[in-house]
Amino acid sequence: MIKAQHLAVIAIRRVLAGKNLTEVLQEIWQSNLPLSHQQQGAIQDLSYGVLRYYGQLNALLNLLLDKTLQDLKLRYLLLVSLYQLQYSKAPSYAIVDHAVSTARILSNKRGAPGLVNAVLRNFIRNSSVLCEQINNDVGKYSHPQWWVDKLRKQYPNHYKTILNASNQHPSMTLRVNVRKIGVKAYQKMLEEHGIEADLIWYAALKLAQPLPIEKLPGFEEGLVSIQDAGAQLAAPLLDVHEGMHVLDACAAPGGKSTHLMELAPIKLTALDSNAQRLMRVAENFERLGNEPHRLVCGDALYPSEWWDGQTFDRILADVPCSASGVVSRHPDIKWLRRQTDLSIFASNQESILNTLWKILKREGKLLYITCSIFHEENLILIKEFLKSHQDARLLPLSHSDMVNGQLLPSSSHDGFFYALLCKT
Ligand SMILES: C[S@@+](CC[C@H](N)C(=O)[O-])C[C@H]1O[C@@H](n2cnc3c(N)ncnc32)[C@H](O)[C@@H]1O
Repeated sequence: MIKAQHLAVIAIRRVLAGKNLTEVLQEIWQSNLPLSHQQQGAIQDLSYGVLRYYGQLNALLNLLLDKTLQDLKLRYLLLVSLYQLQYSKAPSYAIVDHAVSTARILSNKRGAPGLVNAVLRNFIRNSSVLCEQINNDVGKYSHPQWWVDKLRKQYPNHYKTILNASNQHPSMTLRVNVRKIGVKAYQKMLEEHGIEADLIWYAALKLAQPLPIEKLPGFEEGLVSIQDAGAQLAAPLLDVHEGMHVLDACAAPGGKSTHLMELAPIKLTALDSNAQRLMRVAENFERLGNEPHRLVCGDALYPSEWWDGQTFDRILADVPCSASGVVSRHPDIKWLRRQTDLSIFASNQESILNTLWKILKREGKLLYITCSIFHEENLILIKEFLKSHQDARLLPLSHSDMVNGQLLPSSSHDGFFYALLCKT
């Protein structure tokens, strides 16, 4: 546990200094060889857990300390230990003992182990009273204040449910490759392996418990992919048919591209500006036993560099966004984003949409998607687009879980926004 606490402190420190958690963990795996799967799992659990509840843990720590703790490593060690005491099943005496030893490694101050011991024992004695004393939004909802304020304004009746859903552990959902096996047949296969799963919609099977992919029957053979149920709505909404020219303009890592190809034999151009991420699209197609018509590394903003001049019947624009709808999967996002990022995202999203519109066929359809819940990137942007494009019509989306194209995060899926536009 000492190594896990120590390396989690390093991970949290790097994230709170501005780095992405996935990348930070990769760096830690590389620079601390060899770490067993179990050790990696423990470090991952602590880092994700602290970032998920960072607002609450920070508020608790402030209540427990008489003055600000300047030593950041020690502060993050206390957050890691508070997370363990509050949310893990590990015995509290072991958590405290190990934290005291980790403090000796992280700090050369003589008083550090004693301080850690005193703070954690005080928390164990008074945890419920302390939790009740948290009275600010950041502590209560574990999201930045600007984020809570925005959701409260944009979703006055739902903001608490959204914040709560964003703080839950994410679900693991499979997408059955219906080109290879029926949904019922695959669900039966899961049952035979003792794996419980519920059908959410279409081919989306949510597992009762997340599992390593090696345990999923037929994964290597391409019978299933891992894809959130909300993301699985995209391909069916685009309404593709055999032979259509379809562009997935922001394709990597290929979740929606591969889904499109499972629905109909289309001529798909899978484009992404990130060459490394595009390699994952190729790998995913290979595993699923399929391939797109074209796999192109290029910028959606500059079609002249990659487009062959033939307009598309269908375009999927799954644009880069704040990712505010997938916080349960990436809890670092809420602490890394700044409110000012939203206008930068929106301006880029608008440019991509305007550019792609020009290469869509008349009568063709474009599906605009974000995994954001903020109106600036979604409904407001689409309303502006419709005002400035007389040839664009917004098609109704008849999905019971969506309001105006907005799917809010829940225990069954992430948050997404969908706008299906038709060119008249
Ligand atoms: C939300 S992700 C796409 C996820 C993907 N559709 C899927 O379902 O797996 C956005 C992608 O857009 C790519 N991207 C960002 N700006 C782009 C641009 N100007 N042109 C093309 N791709 C871009 C990023 O590299 C990233 O892979």
